[in-house]
Amino acid sequence: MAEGGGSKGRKRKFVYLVNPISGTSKKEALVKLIKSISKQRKLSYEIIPTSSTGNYDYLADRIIEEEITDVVIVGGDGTVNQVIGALRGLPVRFGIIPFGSGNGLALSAGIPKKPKEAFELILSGNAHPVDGFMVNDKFSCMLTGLGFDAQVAHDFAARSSRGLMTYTQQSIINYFKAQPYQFEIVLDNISFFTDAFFLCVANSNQFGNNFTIAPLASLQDGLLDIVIVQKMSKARLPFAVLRQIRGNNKLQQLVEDMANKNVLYFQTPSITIKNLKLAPMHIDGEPRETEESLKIEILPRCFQLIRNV
Ligand SMILES: Nc1ncnc2c1ncn2[C@@H]1O[C@H](COP(=O)(O)OP(=O)(O)OP(=O)(O)O)[C@@H](O)[C@H]1O
Repeated sequence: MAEGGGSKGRKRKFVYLVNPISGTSKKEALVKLIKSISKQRKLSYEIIPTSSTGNYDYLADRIIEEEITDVVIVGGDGTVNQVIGALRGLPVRFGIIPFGSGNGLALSAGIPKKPKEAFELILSGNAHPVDGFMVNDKFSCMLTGLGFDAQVAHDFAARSSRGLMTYTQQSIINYFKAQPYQFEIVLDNISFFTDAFFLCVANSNQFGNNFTIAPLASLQDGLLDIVIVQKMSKARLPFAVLRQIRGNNKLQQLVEDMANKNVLYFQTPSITIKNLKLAPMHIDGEPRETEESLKIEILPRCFQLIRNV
């Protein structure tokens, strides 16, 4: 896959895509700030709402015709996934002003949490290539999960309130109900069966709210970090997950004793997962219809993101 399109050397033209429902705080003050600073600096800009269906065909055409250089996403990871998934092949830089419940990709990219600071970073225009990955035909840029955390994402989506509190409540409820699912893992040199509470494929070392499940994941290393939390007693489960979150588990070579390890942690550019018991799935925190077989492949340096490195 070719490196994501840039827009160096052209006069900047901004489109701000604002998600009206993401996160828990209001966006009016930010929109006001964007308008006033852009006018002051005589920048070409437009503010439009995000698409609830994730269809950005109209914008793709406009980016080409009007030579738009910067697409700035004001929203959370679900919005980031939809916008970048739809427009990543085009010669634009992406910016993020984090306004979701978690903001995993933004945190992982060193984008400030404060909207004003994130906006200042966007104006600097300092863009770098970032990896994404495909889950069958679906784009993911942060983290895709099967099992426990996906069930939490499904239940969270069904709740009317958002935010960290609701997410924590759903996690606790699901912990008591959690059962392992059966998977077959197929890699280039090895394949094996596992019963696992959950399985994560990560490109980002953040899942939002400073929570990490793959501490060594990098946005630009051309690799996926795979974390498999295998079947164990419920009493041991929180400690095993904590160990992983704290970065106490080293990356492993998958050779022997795999069944005896609570958590498997390894890196690979591609993986096939046979989801034998149809464990629920999320992609970048959004609940998605699960599938029986998932071919997952890294897309190295597939888009340009304005970020601190
Ligand atoms: N104009 C719109 N009207 C209604 N819903 C929208 C609109 N645009 C996008 N959406 C939906 O908003 C949902 C939530 O967005 P997002 O994931 O960005 O926020 P969040 O869930 O609060 O944050 P995070 O994913 O970081 O936890 C997505 O499912 C997306 O489809």
